[in-house]
Formats: sequence, structure tokens, C-alpha cells
Amino acid sequence: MGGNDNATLASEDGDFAFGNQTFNNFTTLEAGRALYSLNSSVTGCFSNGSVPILLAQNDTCSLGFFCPNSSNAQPPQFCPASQVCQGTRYSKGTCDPQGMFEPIVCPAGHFCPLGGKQKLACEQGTYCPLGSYEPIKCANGAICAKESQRQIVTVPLGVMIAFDFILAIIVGVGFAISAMRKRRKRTYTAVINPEGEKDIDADDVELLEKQSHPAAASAPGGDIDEDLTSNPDFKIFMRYIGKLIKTKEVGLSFEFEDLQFEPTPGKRILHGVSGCIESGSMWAVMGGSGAGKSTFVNVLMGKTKHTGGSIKVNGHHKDMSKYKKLIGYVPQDDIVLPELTVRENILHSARVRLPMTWRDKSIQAFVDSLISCIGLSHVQHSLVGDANKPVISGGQRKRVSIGMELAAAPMAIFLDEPTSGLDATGASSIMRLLRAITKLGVTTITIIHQPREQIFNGFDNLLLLGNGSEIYAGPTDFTSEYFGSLGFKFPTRANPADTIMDIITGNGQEYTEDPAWADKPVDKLIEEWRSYAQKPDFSNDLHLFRHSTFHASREDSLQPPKPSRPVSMMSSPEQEQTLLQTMKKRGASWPAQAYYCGKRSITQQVRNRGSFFFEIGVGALAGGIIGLSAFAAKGQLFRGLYKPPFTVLSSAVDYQSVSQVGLLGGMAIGLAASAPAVKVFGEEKLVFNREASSGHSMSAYYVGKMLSVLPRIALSSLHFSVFMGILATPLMSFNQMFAANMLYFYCVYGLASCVGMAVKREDGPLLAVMASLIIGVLGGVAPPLSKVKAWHLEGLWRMSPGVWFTEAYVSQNLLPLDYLYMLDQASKQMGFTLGQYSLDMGILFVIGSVYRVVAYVLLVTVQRKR
Ligand SMILES: Nc1ncnc2c1ncn2[C@@H]1O[C@H](COP(=O)(O)OP(=O)(O)OP(=O)(O)O)[C@@H](O)[C@H]1O
Repeated sequence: MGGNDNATLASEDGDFAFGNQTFNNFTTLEAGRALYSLNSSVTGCFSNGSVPILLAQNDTCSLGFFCPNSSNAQPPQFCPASQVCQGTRYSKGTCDPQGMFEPIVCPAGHFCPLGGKQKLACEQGTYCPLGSYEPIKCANGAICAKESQRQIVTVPLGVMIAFDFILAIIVGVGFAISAMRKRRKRTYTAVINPEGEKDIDADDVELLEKQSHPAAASAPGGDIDEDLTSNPDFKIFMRYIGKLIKTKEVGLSFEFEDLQFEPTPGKRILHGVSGCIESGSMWAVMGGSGAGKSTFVNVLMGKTKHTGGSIKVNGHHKDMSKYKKLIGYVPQDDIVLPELTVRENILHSARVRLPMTWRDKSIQAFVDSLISCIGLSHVQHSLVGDANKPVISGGQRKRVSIGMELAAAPMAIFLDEPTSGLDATGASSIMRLLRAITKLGVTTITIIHQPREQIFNGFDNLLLLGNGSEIYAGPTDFTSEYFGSLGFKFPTRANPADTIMDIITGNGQEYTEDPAWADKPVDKLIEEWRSYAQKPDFSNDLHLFRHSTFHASREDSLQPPKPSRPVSMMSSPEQEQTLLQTMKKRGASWPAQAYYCGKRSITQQVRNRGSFFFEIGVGALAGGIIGLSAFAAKGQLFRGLYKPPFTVLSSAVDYQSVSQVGLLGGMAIGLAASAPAVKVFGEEKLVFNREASSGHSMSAYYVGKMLSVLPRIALSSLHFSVFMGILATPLMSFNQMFAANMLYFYCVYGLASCVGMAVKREDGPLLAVMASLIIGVLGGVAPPLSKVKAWHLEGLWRMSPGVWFTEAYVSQNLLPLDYLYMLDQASKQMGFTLGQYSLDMGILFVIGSVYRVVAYVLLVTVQRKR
């Protein structure tokens, strides 16, 4: 510094005299500058030769500025800066003032009241960002020391900690209660009558069976095991089932003729399958791998649309999917929820599918009896687990899967290999239970591989398939005679099921001496059956096996029964009416289903607490990192051009920081939330499909699921916002920031669920993260929205929630500075519209909701295609 270096007129309080004037509150440095200019002409500018520019005609100091020396005689003025000063000014925003009458923006931590003659320190409990004209009161509990330029809000931190604490207590108490429940022994005092009618007397099972179905009294295939009948739970279970299915009045029978399924022309998966399955009969479907068994069952259930032939239900051509509330389907793979216990899985199915008039106590009693019957009482409170983390055994999981269908008391049940994974005893006990409910009139169709002899003999009828065509359809007892007539001899000491499987898979040469079976045996078997089925004593057009006919013939002679002529199984209008009424009653109401699904989903989240807390932790970390990146700015995330007439005083503008905080915040939320969101929504497609195809309300499931993740979204965004708020200290209020973050979380969850529905499970998390990064990039920061507008692509960008999110951030951080800066200029340059926070929030909500609707449509479309 040159000039009069020895002279110092600065007093202790910072005032100094210059000529005949005294100047207030100048720093020593500024005083030095002033002294430097003593040698210059009295222009008021510190730089030699500078010609000042008047900023006002009189002593007018704009809001947020400090104009200590100006007067009406010497109005505020701007002195062109020296080159060095200009550089410093643009880069750092310092080097004020350039002249003694030049206003400076009121420094951070201070405020300069109206008039600009005073620069006062911000008191404790208030804060003053750069250019303040009055102190801003800090929020309750915020940290605001003297001369603070920002506030550090602490109440949200306290709220967050309180929530975490409460959550920990809830989880802890929940686990304690469930552990207590596990220890408590269940006792039956009496059978609870489901609909509050007079309790049913404790009839014995036999009587009930006889009453329930005319065919049941004489059903073949071995009586129900004594172990089972001596179980008191079995009696309770049978009474409930008997009451539920009302098969005294009507059951479900199926007639199908010349069924075809060709997914693409020429690809015959099912061909010419005809038959009749009477209500209350127990059928086994057998065949080699790829013979078309599952396809047949799916076609019969209406899950797969047949491309030829016809199906009748109770003698009427009807869409099978209409009966889904009365049908149970146990898939080949165990589609159960691993985070739930055995009992919870079965109870959920019962609650959703049993009549809405049932009291919950009755449902629970029914479920308990069922669990006992399927031999799972000892593990009923164990989590089911999955292949990665098994808790119960594979066989037990299979029984859960069966139990979930039996819990719905179906009138017809289709089972795809229900005994796979079960040991011999477990398989027999399940088959005995199925046999028992069949006796009540439930139609049972089971795909089975290699059954034990005892199980095999338990089936009334067999449908044997090979290459998608029928090889045999008729009484189980008649198979050896039928195949005997073709030249096959069943070994006496071998399991007939094994012999049959060998024959129908083309490996039956060892049972025959006829060399004709050496070449294309399966095709020949199909041909033989066709010609057999066309015999006049069999059927003219439909081969039908009436239970009653079968039993009559069994009683009359020791000869095994043979297929007989068809008998119409058409239900009467009254029976159809009964069926309709039963269907109408079945299933919990929509709100109840949504509630059960939501509750179940919350239980899943609590059980998956590792990923739940991890997600929240990642949210906190992401907020912390973004906050840290903005920490050094001390809350000053924007600097614009000063309002006229002080515009020329503007130093380095900063249009980037605030929008970048928005951009980074959006991206961080995308990274933190998309993968967990896919997990929550995308991993249950199979469960959804299973439940939807058994009559659960798809929308109730979805709404329940959506609502159940709202607390998760709120908690994640709370943690994100708290850490971001504490470190970045933006000018926008915490509540506004929290709302914006939460709605963006809401959008990311919605987007991730769309991705989860549309792609394969394993690809879901990665693609969801990518999708959320894309919407973040389309946030209007880089490229700036103003440029996007120039490209006429704003519409595209506006489809991304990122733009609305960033706009909300920009808007709420800029608006408090409206008195100081030319915000319209900044808004034009950035491309964002200011002052429409509510609209931004509304649109974020709409976009998030649209994503959810799209995800739902995708889910339903995929389900319908199956
Ligand atoms: N929609 C479809 N499109 C094309 N091919 C299909 C379709 N459905 C089934 N198939 C094919 O039809 C054949 C029979 O399948 P299906 O699942 O019915 O056999 P399966 O007898 O149940 O076999 P497994 O005992 O091995 O389960 C298989 O080769 C299968 O790939």
C-alpha cells in the first residue's frame, strides 16, 4: 500500500476523520485505503483518478446495504474498481468499498437497518445472512450464536432422535410380544362358530362326511388315517371346512373336451385332452417331464387360455377365472413370504379369503386347527425363510404353501407336486388330509411324480399325459388292467406308479414282450387310448367317469371299475345361485384386505430391519455428504445482481450453488432409495401373482403395500433432511426442505417400483438406480433449464421430478433475498420459475403417484399375461 503510510486517523471504535468529515465504522484497512487516497482529488474514490458514478440523487441506501458516509450532498456512489480489486471482487466478493461514499452490502452476521447508516451485530438467537436489513429470528432450539450468519436447526434432530428411539422401542416390544406369544400354549376350549350362530355340536367326522357329500360315504382309496381322526384339531378343521364349502348343495366339476394349447402355431403343448372331473373326486395327473401336466392344470384353472376345445364348469361354459375365489392352487415352487412365520403366512391367506362375515377369533381357531392338521404346530411361530436363509425345512415350507390354500377352504384345489420335498411320512399325512377334504366334496387335482404306492392308491382317478396328449384317463384301479390289455405286465412287488411312469415315458419295454413297443412307444400309447376311448361302451363323444357309477360297480363286483358313458353334471339354477352366493361371501372387504396387506408389509419391513435401518442410515449419510459439500458456504448458497440502482456494485454472482445442492440432493436420494424401493416392491411379483390368481384384490394388495412404505419414506427423508439441513444450512425452512425431500423420495420409490415391475428381479436395483440418476440429471442444472428452454425441450425435462425438486430448492432459497437481488434476472438465467413452491410440491406428488399407477398397471399386466 502506498500513500501516507505513517498517517493513521482511525480511532479505536473504527471511526476516522477525513478532511472535515468523520467516517463511521470503517476498519483500519479501509481507513488505510482512505488515507491512501488523501493525495488524490477529493472524489470520494480511493483509486487515483477514478470518476465516481452516482447511484442516487440523494442519500438513499438500498435495503441490505451499509452506506455510512453518504449524505444528500454526497449520495451513494460507485467507484470503478482498480484492476486488482476487480479481480478480487469477482472471485471473492471482497474489496469493498472502492470509495468512501460507496455502499457495501451489509456483511454476514450483521444487519444494517433501513437507511443503511448502522451496521449492527446480530444478537444471539438471531442470524443475519449477507445483506440483512434486520435480524432473522432463529427457529426454536436452533444454534445461533452472536453474529451468526446462519442458523443450525436442532429441533428436527431432536425429533429424529425421538422417532428413532420410539421405533427402537416399538421394534423391541414387538419382538418381546412375539416371543411371548411363541411361548404361550394355545388351548381350545370350544369350537368357535364363525358367524356367531349357535355352535355346531361336536359331531364326529364320519357323520359330517356322510352329510357333506353323497359320494363321500363310499369314497375309495383307504379311509382317513386314525392318527388324523384322533387329533381334536382335525375334527375342528373338518367342521369348519364342511360349513364353509357347502358341498351338500353344490361343488365344482369340470368337463373338458379336446383341449388344445398351442402358444405359437404348430407348437402343440396340449392336444386332444378330454375328460370329466366330478366334484368331490381326487385326481392325479401324471406324466414325464414336459408332458404338459402343469399346462393342463393351468388351462383347466383358467390361468392359461386354451387355444382349442372347450371347458365346462358344472356343465356350463363359463370363464374359470370367475371361480377363482373358490379355487386353491398350490404352485410347484413354494411361493411364501420368507419374513413371516408359518402361522402368519397361513393366517393372512385365511383372513383375506374366508368369508368377510367371519370373526377374527374364528379365523384364528380355524387356522390353528389347520396348522395342527398339516403338522406344523411346533414350528408355527418360526419364520419361513427362503433358500438363502432357510429357517424351516423345505418340506415344512411346502406344507405352508399347501396350508395357505387349504386356509381358503376351496371347493376345488389344484396342487402341482405337493409331495416334492416331503419325506414319506409327511407326504402321506398331507395326502390323507387332502383325501379327507375330498370326502367332504372338495375336488382335488394333483400333479404328482413318483408317488408311494399308498399315496397312488389314494387317488380315485388318473390322468396320464405324454407329449401333451392323453394316454389314459380313468379309475386308478383300472390302470393295470388297461395297460395289461396293451400287453404290459405289472410286476406284483413293484409300486404300480413306478411301472406306469416307466410305461408312459416310453421306458416300458421291460414290462412287455411285444416288440411293437420298442419304437415310438408314447405315440403308440396315445393312439391306443384314442381308439379305446372311442369304443361304444366307453363314450360317444366324452369319456366321463362318474364317481357314483364307479363306486356302484365296485360294490357290485370285485372287478375293477371301467370308464362308463358320460352322465351330465350340469348344475341346476338353484345350485348355481348357491355357488354365486358362496362366491359373493368369500373374501374380506377391500379395506380389510388393504389393511391386512399393509400390516403384513410392515411386519416384513420390521423383520427385515437390517435393510430398513440400513436404508435410513444411507439416507442420513447421503444428506450428510451433500450438506458437507455446502458447509463451507455457510448458508450462502446464492449471490445475484443487486437490485437497481446498486446493480453496478454486484460482485461475483453465484447461480450454481443452490441448484447444485438441489441436483446433488436429488441424486443422493435416488441412490439411497431406489435399490431398497425395488426390494420392497419388485421382489414380490410371484407372491402377488399367486394371490391375485386366487382372488385377492390386486388393488387392495397394492394400496396396502404403498401405504406401508410411507413411514419408511418419511423416516428416510427425515434423516436425510436433518443431516443436510444441519450442514448445508439453506435459507429455506426445514419444513419446506423436508417436504421437498420426502416428495422426491416418494417419486424415487414410485419410479423404482415401475422398474422393479418391468424388469427381471436381479436387474431391478441397478436399473432403478440408473433411472433415478437420469431423472436427477434432468433436473435443469446441467444443462441449465434456460438452455433446455432454448432447445424447446422444456416439456421433456418437466416430466422429470428432478426439475420440480430443484426448482423448489432454488425458489425457496432465493425468495428471502428478493429485496436484495434481481431475482427475475437470476430466474431467467437459470430457467427456473420462482415462487411456485406449492405447485412444485403438487407436481412432485402427482408424478410420484403416476409412477405408482404405472407400476400397478405393469404389475397387473404381467399378472394377466401369466
Ligand atoms: N406358454 C408356453 N409357451 C411355450 N412353451 C410352453 C408354454 N407353456 C409350456 N410350454 C412348454 O410345454 C412343455 C410342457 O410344459 P409343462 O410345464 O406343462 O410340463 P410338465 O409336464 O408340467 O413338466 P414338469 O413335470 O417338468 O414340470 C414344456 O416343454 C414347456 O416348455
